Amino acid sequence: MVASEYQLEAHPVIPKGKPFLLVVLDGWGENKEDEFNAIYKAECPTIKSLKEGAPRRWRTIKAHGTAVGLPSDADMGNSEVGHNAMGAGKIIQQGASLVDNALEDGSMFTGAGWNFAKESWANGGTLHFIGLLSDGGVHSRTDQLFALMYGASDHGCKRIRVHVLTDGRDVPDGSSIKYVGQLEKECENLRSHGCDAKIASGGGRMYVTMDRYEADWNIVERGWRAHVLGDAPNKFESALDALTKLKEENPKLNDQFYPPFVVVEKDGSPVGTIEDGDVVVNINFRADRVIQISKAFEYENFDAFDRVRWPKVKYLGMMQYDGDLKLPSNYLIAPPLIEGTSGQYLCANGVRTFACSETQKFGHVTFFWNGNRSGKISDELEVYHEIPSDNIQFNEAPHMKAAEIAKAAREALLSGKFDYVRVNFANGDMVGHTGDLEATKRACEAVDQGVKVLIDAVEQMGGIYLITADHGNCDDMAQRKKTGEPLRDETGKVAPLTSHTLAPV
Ligand SMILES: O=C(O)[C@H](O)COP(=O)(O)O
Ligand SMILES: [Mn+2]
Ligand SMILES: [Mn+2]
Repeated sequence: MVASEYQLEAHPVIPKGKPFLLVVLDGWGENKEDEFNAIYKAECPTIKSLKEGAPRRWRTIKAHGTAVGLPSDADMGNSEVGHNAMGAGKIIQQGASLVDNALEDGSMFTGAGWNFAKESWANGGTLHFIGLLSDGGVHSRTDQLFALMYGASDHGCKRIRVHVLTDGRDVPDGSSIKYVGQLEKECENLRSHGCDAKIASGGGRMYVTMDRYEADWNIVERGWRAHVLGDAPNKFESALDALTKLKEENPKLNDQFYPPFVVVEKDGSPVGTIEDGDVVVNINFRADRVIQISKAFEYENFDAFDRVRWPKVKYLGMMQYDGDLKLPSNYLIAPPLIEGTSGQYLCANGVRTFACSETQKFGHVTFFWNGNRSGKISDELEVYHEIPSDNIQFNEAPHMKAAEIAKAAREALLSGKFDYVRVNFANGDMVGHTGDLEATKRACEAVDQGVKVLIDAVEQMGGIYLITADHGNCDDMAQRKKTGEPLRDETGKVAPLTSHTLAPV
């Protein structure tokens, strides 16, 4: 019996019994056609023919800023907000906005989460912050971290340690020095007000701590050893030292990939390991890349790697990262509750769904698509098919698993067992994030070939399809001056853009 609020009338035009294919081209924006637009420079005959062959059925829509529930139109779109919005068919006030509101109206410092954390430092525990250190606004923002640090000091906290993950993915490569410098200044200021604040450890976000979808637990283990145990191959007396010296040793090092480091006193002892009685706050408001570290802190039974010791700490997320797992159980700001998602409607009306992507985007077409819910909405009506991603630098193999995704989804379409097939091709975004223009062109071509396979299959079945994207990325691979001209370094080389864009899709 269909729950009444989810009852769907038969569609006036679209016939039942014909499959519907939805394809998300991750990171595929509609942007100025110049030499740094990898889509434009690649051979994408299929997408091109769709755009030019049926102009009445092609349009752009906004995928950034307030149109997808982000604080301002300066905020680039991202997979979380894009898949949330598309999956639910509505605009949801996203994590970044909810944190900003709570900081503005003060409810951040009166909530259950804050009071739960406060008990620890009131009893002499250290307050640790872990998270992405940048103002990219995709996973976190530095101004929110600073506000929490000052808030803690104002609420009697006497010892703060910060464990920083450098970015270079949502913000320009090389900018980590600037963010660490800002943080050091705030720590100095807090110390002058009697709160012993210091940076204690860190590493690059793609190599330390911020793995997602269990693509590579080693990333999380490196972070655990540095943040909790104070154990890392690199020890320095300051985080700034760490970044500058590690970069001198390896000039090609990208902010995303700094090795783990620990800040130590002159005698070599770590300045801030995580001990019983401490409290740990994860400052990321976005879930996917902090689910695994949250499990490591929260779960007594944990076997993804050897933790060596499991400190009895209070662990809080900025948000609750998984509403079904209730992970973490404690958090500062309640997550956006997304009800009435398309999956709930379609399952309530017996629509059989096949969702597929490779690991790097698997949670996007399931967890984020279903309104931040892990697991299936209906076991009997849904199949979620994950194709393992390689653990490589994706510009080394830009075709990634596009062909395998296309093959699996084609089989699902031709099988007649599914009414609705949903896929995400990761290439445009994951290779776009490497900043490698040539590889990103190859990535776009692999996606185009995958789309061709799928629209042939859905046409063979007499079905219909929608091709869309969640935000821009590979549509612009160059950092720009205000004039729109590419930014060049002293040798005239264009500064690559690794982040998303503000382009419509
Ligand atoms: O997490 C990442 O890889 C980037 O910060 C955002 O990329 P996505 O929103 O496309 O996943
Ligand atoms: Mn994306
Ligand atoms: Mn991305």
